[in-house]
Amino acid sequence: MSENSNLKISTRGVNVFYGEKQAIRDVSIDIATEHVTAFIGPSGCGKSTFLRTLNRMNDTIAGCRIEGEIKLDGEDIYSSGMDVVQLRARVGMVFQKPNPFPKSIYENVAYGPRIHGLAATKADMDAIVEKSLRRAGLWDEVKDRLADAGTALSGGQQQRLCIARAIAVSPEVILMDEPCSALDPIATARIEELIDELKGRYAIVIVTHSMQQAARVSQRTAFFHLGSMVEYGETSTIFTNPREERTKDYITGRYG
Ligand SMILES: Nc1ncnc2c1ncn2[C@@H]1O[C@H](COP(=O)(O)OP(=O)(O)OP(=O)(O)O)[C@@H](O)[C@H]1O
Repeated sequence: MSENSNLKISTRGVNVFYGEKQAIRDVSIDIATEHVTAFIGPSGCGKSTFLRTLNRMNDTIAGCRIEGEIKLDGEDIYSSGMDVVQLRARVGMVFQKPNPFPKSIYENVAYGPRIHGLAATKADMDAIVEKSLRRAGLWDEVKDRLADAGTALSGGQQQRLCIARAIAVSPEVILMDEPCSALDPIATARIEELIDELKGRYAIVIVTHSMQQAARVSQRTAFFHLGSMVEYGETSTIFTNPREERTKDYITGRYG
């Protein structure tokens, strides 16, 4: 990465295994803050697996083992001193299917700040909930129905609620695993606009099946194939002038 000042996450020589099977091979990548980084590649190439290493989400999968080094602001996230609950607040995650808690809209957003002790008073909590919902572009649609169930919202609104929930604990990085794959084109466009607005504050890493989406929302793109990272660079370069034959074949639709 040319400008080291905005380096947020660095990974070196990362391997991931599910039992005997190796899913990720020797991936080294630097992720910048205030940028959107897209991971693309054919199904099964390891994009989601690698994304989940960045906040230790793979810890929850039995038989999953990780080698190599992943640093957040220079600190090894797999070191024994790392508090995983804190880590997942700093590196939040939004999943493929919107997964609001079976609670009110308000409680969905307030839950994280409450367990992390971020609000001393009800007024503080109200302010965090409002700010997070505003930042996620949802406030105007829900401000009069904060007590309604989060699950009663439309799919696109639920996904923005999940983004508000991630934002509420003041993350530094937001990981998004195909966040639009369950949404219609209008809801997808709304999320893409939101990603663009949010990138000024966070490092955003998005896994997407859609090359068009990667081209629209990201500044950097990494192309994965068979567990390896084949090429990583400026999104415009990856899509117009890739170095590697395999990248060229993928972006021209020769396989996928
Ligand atoms: N929990 C698991 N246990 C065992 N193998 C797994 C597990 N999760 C993923 N894999 C395997 O690891 C490899 C990478 O899968 P992963 O889901 O990371 O790929 P992906 O590029 O995100 O795929 P897709 O685009 O289809 O979601 C695949 O071969 C997959 O079968």
